[in-house]
Amino acid sequence: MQFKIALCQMLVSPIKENNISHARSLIRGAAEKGSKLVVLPEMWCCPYSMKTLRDHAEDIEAKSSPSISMLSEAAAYHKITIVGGSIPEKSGGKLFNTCCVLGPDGEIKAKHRKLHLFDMDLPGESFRESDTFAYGDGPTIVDTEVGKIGIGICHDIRFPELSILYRLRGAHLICFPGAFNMSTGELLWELMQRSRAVDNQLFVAACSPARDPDVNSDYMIWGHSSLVGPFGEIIATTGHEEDVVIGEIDYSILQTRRENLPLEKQKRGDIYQLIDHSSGK
Ligand SMILES: O=C(O)CCC(=O)C(=O)O
Repeated sequence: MQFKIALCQMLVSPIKENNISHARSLIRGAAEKGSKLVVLPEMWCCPYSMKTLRDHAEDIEAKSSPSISMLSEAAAYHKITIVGGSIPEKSGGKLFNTCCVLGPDGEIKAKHRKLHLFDMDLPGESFRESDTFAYGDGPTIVDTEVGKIGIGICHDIRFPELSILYRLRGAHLICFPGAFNMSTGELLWELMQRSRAVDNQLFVAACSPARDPDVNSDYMIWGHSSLVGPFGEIIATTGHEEDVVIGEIDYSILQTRRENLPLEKQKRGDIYQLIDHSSGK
């Protein structure tokens, strides 16, 4: 299977309605260029600021989420698959960092709640996502019109076991909506995308918001959304400004790579193994 994927590295504003209509127009542009899969960034509907996230939270289960309604309409209108970045989701009195995957019929095919929350303490910079969000409780891999896709949100990329699990369950592609910042982005964002792709011989697509240098944000975004192939090759990428990165995915090269270098067969299951405790969502 061969198709175009678009990573919408959008500039996020403080006004939700504007973000929703802006994302809609980026999706339209990507679909008009022939993209069959469109990926949005982590927290595209509102600024990634712990001070205001709660005010922007949406109830996805009650079907009253303006962000997901827009994605559903867009997916159905253009007959594409959308990995809908993430939005703050409220559910049962808790807040989650949640990604919905929508099929070309506009239905939600999967919902991933960020599993690994980003708590960091560096000199002069600390960040505690777990003060605001609750933890997701399972991996998410979904069969779509454009292959079997595993989902991780940002910090989820740091934990190789999650990607290995997706590979074991047959993933062709892992999508990571993310929003790496200036302190870890430069050194690690691309490195980890390439590592997850190489470890598991699959495609990795990572989509960030654009950096807004003018905003007085407590979180400066690194950007650099990219599509990486199974040899760790960068197929398409960008800098930190708003951009729609379009790349070609050809799943037939997965088989070639896996035959050339049969890592799965070479693994020493007699010495080490990943234990899957999840229920198989
Ligand atoms: O793991 C990191 O360095 C950054 C993670 C992050 O920015 C996030 O999860 O939002």
